[in-house]
Amino acid sequence: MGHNEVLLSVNGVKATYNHAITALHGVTFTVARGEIVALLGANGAGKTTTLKAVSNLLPAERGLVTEGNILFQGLDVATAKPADLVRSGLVQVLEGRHCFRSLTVEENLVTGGLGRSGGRAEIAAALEKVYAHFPRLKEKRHALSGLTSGGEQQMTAIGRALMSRPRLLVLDEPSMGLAPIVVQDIFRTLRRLNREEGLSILVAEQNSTVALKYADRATILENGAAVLSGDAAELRNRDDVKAFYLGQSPRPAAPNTPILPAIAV
Ligand SMILES: Nc1ncnc2c1ncn2[C@@H]1O[C@H](COP(=O)(O)OP(=O)(O)OP(=O)(O)O)[C@@H](O)[C@H]1O
Repeated sequence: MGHNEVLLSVNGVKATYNHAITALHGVTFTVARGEIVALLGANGAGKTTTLKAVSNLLPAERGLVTEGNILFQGLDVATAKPADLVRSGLVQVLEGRHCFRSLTVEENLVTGGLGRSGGRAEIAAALEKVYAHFPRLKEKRHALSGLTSGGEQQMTAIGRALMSRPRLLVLDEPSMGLAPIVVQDIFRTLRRLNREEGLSILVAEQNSTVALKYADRATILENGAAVLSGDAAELRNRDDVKAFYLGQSPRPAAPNTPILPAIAV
């Protein structure tokens, strides 16, 4: 598959919260059309902040990109409203599988399609497509989301994002709190969406083992900086990555100890 056309480029991004806390100090990576790119790193490394910067959601949290820029299909995301980014194909599934708990699964999905032009028939067709990828959601379509399992809620959140026809789907920690078998199921579906529909995917994960299994490329963040980027298969085989990110050795005790040598990316 040719991964040439750059869809998203994150260029030397620095970001702060409350004009005080520096959360990112140098994040650079790209997502090409048709790729799955994983953003890896420990708790607090800056994954969520990076994804929020990508969707221009930082201002809502008193956050600010102070240096660098982020281009989605050539558009500087800082100049666009989050809703306009969604319309242009950049759609994010936030951390924590946000569903409307008192709506049914199907009602949740439909809310994702409301911004689409085309009316009922188009929404019905989009729903069927989501159900084809997540048969479990079809079974549960009339259940209240709040009463479905964590995995089903994550699938609903992803399905709702798919309803708004993303070109780039951005996911924050989809594995969080889910059983390993459910996590594999979700990542397999994401890969199928990528391979069959050409959906490009940027996924932040603490679960490096799963992310590196399904991604084409990955970038590792430490303390707010990108320290390593490369082909997922190559990263999986590196001894330092294996030791510190693939669960084959305990993590260093001090949370701020750099665990990979700072490598220019
Ligand atoms: N709303 C906020 N206000 C102030 N500081 C924040 C805020 N959100 C995150 N931070 C700080 O920014 C840094 C990066 O956090 P971030 O949530 O981006 O990391 P993460 O890699 O996504 O971790 P996690 O897996 O916990 O989500 C941390 O030091 C965190 O304490």
